Amino acid sequence: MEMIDEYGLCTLIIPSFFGLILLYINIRRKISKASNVALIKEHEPFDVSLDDGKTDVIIVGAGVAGSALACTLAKDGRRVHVIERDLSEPDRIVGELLQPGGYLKLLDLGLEDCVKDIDAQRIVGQAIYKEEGKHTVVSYPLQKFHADVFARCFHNGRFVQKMREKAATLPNIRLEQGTVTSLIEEKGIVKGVNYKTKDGRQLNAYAPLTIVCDGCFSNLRRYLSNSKVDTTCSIVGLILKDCQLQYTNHAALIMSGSSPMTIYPISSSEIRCMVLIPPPQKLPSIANGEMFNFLKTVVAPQVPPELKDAFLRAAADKGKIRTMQIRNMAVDCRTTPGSLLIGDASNMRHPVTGGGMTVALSDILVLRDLLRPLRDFNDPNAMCKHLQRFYILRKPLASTINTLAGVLFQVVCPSLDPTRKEIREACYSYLTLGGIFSNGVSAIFGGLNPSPLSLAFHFFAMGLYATARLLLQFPSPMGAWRVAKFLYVAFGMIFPIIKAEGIRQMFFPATLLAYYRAPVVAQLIDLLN
Ligand SMILES: Cc1cc2nc3c(=O)[nH]c(=O)nc-3n(C[C@H](O)[C@H](O)[C@H](O)COP(=O)(O)OP(=O)(O)OC[C@H]3O[C@@H](n4cnc5c(N)ncnc54)[C@H](O)[C@@H]3O)c2cc1C
Repeated sequence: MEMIDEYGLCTLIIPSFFGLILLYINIRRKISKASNVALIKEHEPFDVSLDDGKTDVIIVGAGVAGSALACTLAKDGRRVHVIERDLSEPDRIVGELLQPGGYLKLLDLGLEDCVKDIDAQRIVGQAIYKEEGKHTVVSYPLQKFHADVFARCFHNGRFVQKMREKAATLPNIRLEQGTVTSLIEEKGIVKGVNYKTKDGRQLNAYAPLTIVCDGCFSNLRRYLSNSKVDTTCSIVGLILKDCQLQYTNHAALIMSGSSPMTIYPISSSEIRCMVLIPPPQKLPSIANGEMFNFLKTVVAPQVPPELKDAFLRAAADKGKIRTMQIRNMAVDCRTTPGSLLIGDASNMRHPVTGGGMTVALSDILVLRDLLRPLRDFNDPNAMCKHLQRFYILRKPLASTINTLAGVLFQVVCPSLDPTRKEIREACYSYLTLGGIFSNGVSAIFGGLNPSPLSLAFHFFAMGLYATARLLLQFPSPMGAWRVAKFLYVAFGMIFPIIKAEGIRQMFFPATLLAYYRAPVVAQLIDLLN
């Protein structure tokens, strides 16, 4: 009797238990299907060792943009295959100053630990040096922010390597060393990439979405962009040792002499010095000693006295001098289904404001928010239409930082033209005014308030200030003529940059988004705020 009871009990309980589990799984599935928002599990496991058609995204390049993007998409549950040409720690002279606005983006992405333990240096403002020892200090307006928000300077390679290490720990990222040689395109849709592995094998990888972030020397941009790359000037990078900046925790911008410089600490014992060589000057040869002569006779006299010995020592160390061509490129991407171009591959600006990484990180945030509601990426045409918003939503921040960089580069470049000298003088004096004037410019510079309208306000205010200064100095028809020339030349410096950015995209992006759904407009309003 007892035996029969136990048996009966088992025959009742076990099927009911499995039945309940099946019912639960079925209900979960139905809920998931009914919702158009994906129910993506964080870190959904996927066999990263197999190319079994389960990759959601291929990312080309694991530099600043690629590695941050990989972590971000993987955290949203996407299965990501990253292909990077060289996984060893990069040793480059780019991306060494992360503006406070860039750090805020890093916080939003949950990647703030990637600037920890890399001997990053705290930067709270800029010292600006002009001729005859005149200088001023402009601080970032950081009072409103958490104490942890400030600019950071570091070795770019250490930062990138930290992000790559983080990516490698996520189970749904496959990080592979290889060089992507071309995109696989079928009937106008990008299906994946063709790449060469570390051991020389030529392979194909497929995914519904390929995001190309192969940097400023991109060889894939030609498939996805019509942009024209301009080479604006050359840069020489030196590392100064055993010296201290006059203003600790400040970067320095030296705008005296024929070769402007930016100087900032990249570790507790090293100071980076970037010397700009504007056209028509040519990059002197390092090998035949021209570079040493140039640095010693032309540049050294402008270097602040406390850095001069270290500068001359660095200039004499031929093997450690690095040079680079500076490229400028506004966005003009062809929206090809199945692909997207981001980072320096899609847009470059002058590095004088150190804004490139802030733009790249902000782009990743915009992209994350656009991709989040999509359950999968399997409809390339619908996705392509959806992603067209990306180039509009990124505009307010990117165009503000790009425009300021382009204008500042022209301002710091030496010129024999008296009107350009007056513009340089007016900009410097405007920054010495303090209050909303220098705080406002510094907030834009630091990526804390990258608003096109704020930028326009400061251009306008600077124009008024310069007009008043000139008329007070020369209260005559000659003064009025100088004002007219000033405004004409200043307009000629600013307008082509704004035109290249797109006036409507920059100042009236909402009109381009008018036909999109309300949530996207809300995103833009969030961005503008
Ligand atoms: C001289 C200079 C100084 C700068 N200083 C600053 C600064 O102080 N602050 C700042 O914010 N910005 C600065 N920038 C800009 C900043 O460096 C860039 O905006 C930023 O690095 C862009 O990131 P990215 O990922 O697009 O490119 P990168 O960081 O260059 O990464 C591209 C990656 O793609 C890989 N790759 C390339 N081709 C392939 C391929 N075919 N297959 C696979 N992988 C490939 C590369 O190995 C690399 O790892 C500077 C730029 C220059 C030129």
